[in-house]
Amino acid sequence: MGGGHRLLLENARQVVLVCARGERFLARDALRSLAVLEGASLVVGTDGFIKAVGPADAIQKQFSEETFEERIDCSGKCILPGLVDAHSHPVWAGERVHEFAMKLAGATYMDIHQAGGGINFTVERTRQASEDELFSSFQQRLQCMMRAGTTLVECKSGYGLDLETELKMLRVIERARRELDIGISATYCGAHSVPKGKTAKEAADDIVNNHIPKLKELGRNGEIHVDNIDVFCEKGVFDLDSTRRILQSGKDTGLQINFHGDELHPMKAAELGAELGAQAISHLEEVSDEGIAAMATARCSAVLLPTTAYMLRLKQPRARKMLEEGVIVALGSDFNPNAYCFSMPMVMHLACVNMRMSMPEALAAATINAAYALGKSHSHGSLEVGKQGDLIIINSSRPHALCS
Ligand SMILES: N=CN[C@@H](CCC(=O)O)C(=O)O
Ligand SMILES: [Zn+2]
Repeated sequence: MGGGHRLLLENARQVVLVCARGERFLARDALRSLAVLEGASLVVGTDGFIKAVGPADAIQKQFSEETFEERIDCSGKCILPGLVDAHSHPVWAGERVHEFAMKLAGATYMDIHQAGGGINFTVERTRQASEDELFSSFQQRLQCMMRAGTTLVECKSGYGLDLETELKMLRVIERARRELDIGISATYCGAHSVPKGKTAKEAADDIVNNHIPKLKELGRNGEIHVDNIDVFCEKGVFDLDSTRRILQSGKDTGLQINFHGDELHPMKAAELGAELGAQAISHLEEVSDEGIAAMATARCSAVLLPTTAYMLRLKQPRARKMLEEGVIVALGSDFNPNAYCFSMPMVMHLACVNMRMSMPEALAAATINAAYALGKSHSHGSLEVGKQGDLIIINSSRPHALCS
């Protein structure tokens, strides 16, 4: 009698591996077609990692003596890696439905922000909410994401701005990381907006002198685990100098740089990110040609957010130009009170229609490249032996059903 395993997925019409040679990301020609097996099976071990993937008859022979806690007949279906959402703001209190009417009436994102709404509105409500209230709504949002196929999601703080509330948000994220069945990459985003009564420089001083040292201490004690540092680098929010100071300080304590840049105005955020060794920059609707070239050279991934450009009627980020220049393009939902979308399939669909990405490009951007943006593509983002057994089964013989 052989050993026992967690799961056998048998005889799928297609298993979309995405990549099969240990690639950490896919760019340029590698995006033309993804690695796919026809008529294949996959085995997940009791430790949750993929033990085997291959032709159905070969897997049947190899595992004929072995037992499985669960077997699923996948005839006629497709298996794909779990989707990776590389950018979300899912911890907050207070709806912003009223702002939609303002936007439809012509107000821009920054009009609302400067009038004390937008992020500032959510900050007020999030400061008032208890940790349990925040956890409960966060948990429901994560469940919606999982139902739409997301198995790894980046989750930002950033609706506290003061140390106390930022830590409250990070503890909520940490609790979810420990208790729930979804992978989480935690991002400290204390520089999401300049708090009332402070200048950007004063806010940056507070972050560098007080917030980041506290994160380091709590990380050392094992109380919270933070992966990334983020700044909203934007005209009227954090300028390039303050952004640089905050990101460098985070990097010096071991955090990966992953920040908002070149969204509403050209800020040379892409050039800065490439120079600082950022793992990822999000948005990039206003990125310069030089910024695109610098990101490609630095292997700094571009996290594109189709829901934001759609919601705010912004110009679309130049996905085609980035792809042609060899930038590692990833996708995120940008789920937040202003862009209420849990669904990565919808994000992929918008990327295809509005940003003119091909379906293989969108699928790679929502799997291996999004995992790369989070520094997790060694363990996530493709169906390869030794990787996390995070996967989805769709009731279609063609994987592109997911984003069409
Ligand atoms: N641009 C900055 N941050 C978010 C929006 C957050 C909010 O409006 O609450 C974004 O990525 O779209
Ligand atoms: Zn964001």
